[in-house]
Parts: sequence; C-alpha cells; structure tokens
Amino acid sequence: MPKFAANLTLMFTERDFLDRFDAAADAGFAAVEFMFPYDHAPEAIAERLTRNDLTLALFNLPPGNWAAGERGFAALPGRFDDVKASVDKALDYARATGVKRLHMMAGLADANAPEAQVAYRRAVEYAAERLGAVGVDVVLEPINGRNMPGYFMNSFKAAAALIEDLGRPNVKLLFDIYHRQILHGDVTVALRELLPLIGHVQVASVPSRNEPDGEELNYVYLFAQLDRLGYAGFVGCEYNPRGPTLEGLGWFERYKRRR
Ligand SMILES: O=C(O)[C@@H](O)C(=O)CO
Ligand SMILES: [Mg+2]
Repeated sequence: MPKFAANLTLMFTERDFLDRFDAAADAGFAAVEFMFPYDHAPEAIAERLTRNDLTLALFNLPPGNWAAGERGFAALPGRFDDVKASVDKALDYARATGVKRLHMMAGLADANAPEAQVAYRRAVEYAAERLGAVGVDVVLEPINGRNMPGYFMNSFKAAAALIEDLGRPNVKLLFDIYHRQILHGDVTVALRELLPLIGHVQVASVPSRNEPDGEELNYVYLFAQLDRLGYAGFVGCEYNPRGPTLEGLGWFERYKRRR
C-alpha cells in the first residue's frame, strides 16, 4: 500500500498551517509534505510532527520571492549565492524535522539556454553535496507550462538525463503524476522506466488538480501499479480539495492509518 503524505499547503486549509498537522493525523495520514515551512520556526514544525507521530516526507528549498513571481533560482545565472543561502536555511529545517528529501526549484528560464543549464547543474550538484552530508536527497520536479509558464525544468526526459549524468545517489526525480500526464502522458510506462530514479511521487486528478479519484487518470490502478513496481517512497497528495478537505477523502478510506 502506498505511503501517502497529506500536502499541507493545499489540504486542510480550513485550519491555520500548524493545526493542519493535527487535522492530517486525525484523518489517518502517517506522513505530510508542504511547499514551504519558512513562516514558522523549525521547532514549531518539529513539535507538531512529534505530537502527531507524523513523518515529514518533503518540502521545498526557499524559492526566492514567490509573491513577486519567483519560482526558485537554481537555473538562473548569477544567483549562486542565493542557492547557497537557500541550502543553509533548508538545512536548519531538515535537521529539526528529520525530512529526508528536499525539492530544489529551478526558476523561470529558457530550458534550452546553455547558461541556464550550466547554472542549474552547478546548483543541483552543490545542494546534493551539502544535503548528502546529512543524509538528505535533492529531488528535481518537471512542472507543466500551463501551471508554471516559462519554468526551466519542464521535461521528464531532461530531468532523467541530468540525474543519470550526474550519477549522484542522492539526486532523484520528483514524479508528479499530474504534471507527467499534462506534459507527456504515458504514466504507467514512465513509472516503470523511471522507477530507479524516483525519489518522490505526487498525485492529483487531471485536468482539475483535485482529489485523485476521477477525470483522466485511474488512480486505483496507478496506486496498485506503484505497489507492483515496488515503489517504497511517499506519495504526496498535492491537490486542491473540491470542497472541505475531509469530505473529499473518500478515495483515501481504504489506505488510511487506523489506530
Ligand atoms: O507541483 C508543484 O507545483 C509542486 O510540487 C512544487 O513544488 C512547485 O510548485
Ligand atoms: Mg508537484
């Protein structure tokens, strides 16, 4: 059975951020993820995890000024000092929470520009070196251009090629099934082929990005497929609930933690 992580950036938003940990645990999740913890002290996040016996599956390195439109800066030439500072900051949270993988966002840049490719590779290698020393993986996520126009990392093929070329055991693929279906389709075969590179999976319905229980993809099949493939990582529920979060958790009933 997949190990599901509630995404606290999108789920349980009826509650304040820190209270979402309690809500996720009460709903039967044994793990959580979120995009950014940085408005809260590392100790406050750690306390909620411990109190609720939750594992933190993933969060993102600081992305720059999100409100102003930044979406990371790893592929932006001239931003290497920001990359270093972002790794420092994320490490504080990783140490406090015990998270084992962090998503490094690439930023808005031309995917074919050699200078962006060089900057990205350098940033990923730097993060991998620093985070690897404390047992943390760096995951790279291809994101579709409808949700994030102009985003540098927009191809599963490019991500896989870079990860294979780097050959670092702690650089892995964040396989967001929602983005995969929009970018390229062929989800099942891609999961099979890319499995050795996958460090994290995320899910949502396509095209609405709601609960994984309908529309284009058959998630009952895909979750069973992940089990058949022997995927041992987490599956992040990165979806916008159609209504109140709890009312949309019918799909999760068969998978939830019971205690
Ligand atoms: O899929 C996404 O959008 C996220 O996983 C993310 O980290 C950046 O928005
Ligand atoms: Mg995602």
